[in-house]
Amino acid sequence: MTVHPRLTAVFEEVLRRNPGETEFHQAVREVVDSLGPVIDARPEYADAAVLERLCEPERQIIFRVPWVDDSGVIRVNRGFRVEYSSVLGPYKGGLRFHPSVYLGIVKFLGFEQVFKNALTGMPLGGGKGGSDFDPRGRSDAEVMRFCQSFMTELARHIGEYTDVPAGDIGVGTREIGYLFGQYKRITNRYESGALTGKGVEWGGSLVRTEATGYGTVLFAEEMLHTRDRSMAGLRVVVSGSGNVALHAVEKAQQLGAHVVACSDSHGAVLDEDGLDLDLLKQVRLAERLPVRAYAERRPNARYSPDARVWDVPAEVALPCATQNELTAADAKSLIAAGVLAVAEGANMPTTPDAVELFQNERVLFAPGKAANAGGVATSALEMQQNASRDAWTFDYTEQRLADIMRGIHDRCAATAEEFGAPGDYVVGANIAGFTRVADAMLALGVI
Ligand SMILES: NC(=O)C1=CN([C@@H]2O[C@H](COP(=O)(O)OP(=O)(O)OC[C@H]3O[C@@H](n4cnc5c(N)ncnc54)[C@H](O)[C@@H]3O)[C@@H](O)[C@H]2O)C=CC1
Ligand SMILES: O=C(O)CCC(=O)C(=O)O
Repeated sequence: MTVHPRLTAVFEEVLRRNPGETEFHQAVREVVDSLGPVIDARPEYADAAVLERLCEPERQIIFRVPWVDDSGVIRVNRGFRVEYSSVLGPYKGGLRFHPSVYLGIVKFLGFEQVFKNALTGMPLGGGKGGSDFDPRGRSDAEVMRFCQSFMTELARHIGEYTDVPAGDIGVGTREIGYLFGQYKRITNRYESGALTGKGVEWGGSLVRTEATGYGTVLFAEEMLHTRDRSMAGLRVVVSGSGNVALHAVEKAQQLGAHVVACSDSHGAVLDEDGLDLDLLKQVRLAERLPVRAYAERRPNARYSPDARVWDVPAEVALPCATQNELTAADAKSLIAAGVLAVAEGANMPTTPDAVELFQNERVLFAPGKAANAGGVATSALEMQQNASRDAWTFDYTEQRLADIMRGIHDRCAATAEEFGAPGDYVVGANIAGFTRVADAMLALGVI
């Protein structure tokens, strides 16, 4: 694909101003490569330097997070919050606690979040945050002290109308609880709308935990329908075994699929009988053990250290772990085995050359900013419930999620068609997300 000269200049400036931030470069590049047709059709975007402005976050906050471990040793981590764009609503996006976190990762996630949130059609800006803190192997008390220290700084930057964090890798209901507790204590306000992903007993929404994984599978189902197929009876592999992966397995099984593999950062499990989700949840969520423990308790399951789920033949592949985890070599294995659809539950899990291979082979491919938007959309539903002091039923909330995912699918498909790339959900998602943000930027002036 030839890239528009204006867009090439924007990307070169991104490289110059953000040295070493390779994930951020990759995320910007993917969007820039899609926007040529819309920049030609709507010159006012270029005149207003919309993309130049979007490549620079509105605010980047970096702070020290000191805390004391169980043996009394003082530890120091680095905290981040990148408040990326607020033209559509308060900054909204998760917090990631993982040793790999640095500014380039938070900026890539924040950039993706802006377009994703726009695609939902809801009043949400985009942001992301996190820390290089590793919660694995830490006691509850250590995680609590870390979260309290992290929030002691973050509290001055967030709020229902300014910036609303949620979870991501390494941040689940436990961490959101400690963060919310400290926020409440510092501000002396029960401001439920300041964080999402809360426990249902203290202001959370039913379905938020399940929403990202469920939404990813619902998106895959919508794509399959365009080829008169459905998930029922298809063989599925899922990478990861965290929040997104487990709930992707759950929804795929509910739709009648046969899910045979999942993984963690150490290895993969293959279970030809179909994954036993209750056992998997027991191992991963209740006991916080690696997936190897699942295979040890399941007679026909096989565990392979360092193995990847992409070597397992499947018709649907759902990368739900982390960025750049599905490479060109993996894509070739999946294509050779006859994969029909790939939907990204994680953010940017498929490398650009792997995406190109899938698209060249007409494999249905859903980018994360569309396929995994069910999580943030359900966070917006949580904020609606908080604002109206209400609590919706599981069925009602799930129905809202399903309607939102169908809407995102149809918006991406229609936009791709309109801009001459039928069936290309990457182009559809990027242009549909971009135009919503860009139109708001034109309306709000140079800010
Ligand atoms: N939690 C949410 O609502 C949303 C999460 N996401 C994305 O989904 C992905 C997963 O997030 P969560 O499930 O929330 O995190 P999590 O912390 O619950 O789970 C992460 C999982 O990935 C596994 N993992 C990490 N590196 C791996 C590797 N190299 N190979 C195989 N497995 C690996 C971990 O073992 C763990 O099972 C991330 O990319 C995140 O940004 C996207 C949208 C919303
Ligand atoms: O629910 C949210 O606010 C954020 C979810 C998130 O971090 C994501 O969509 O990547």
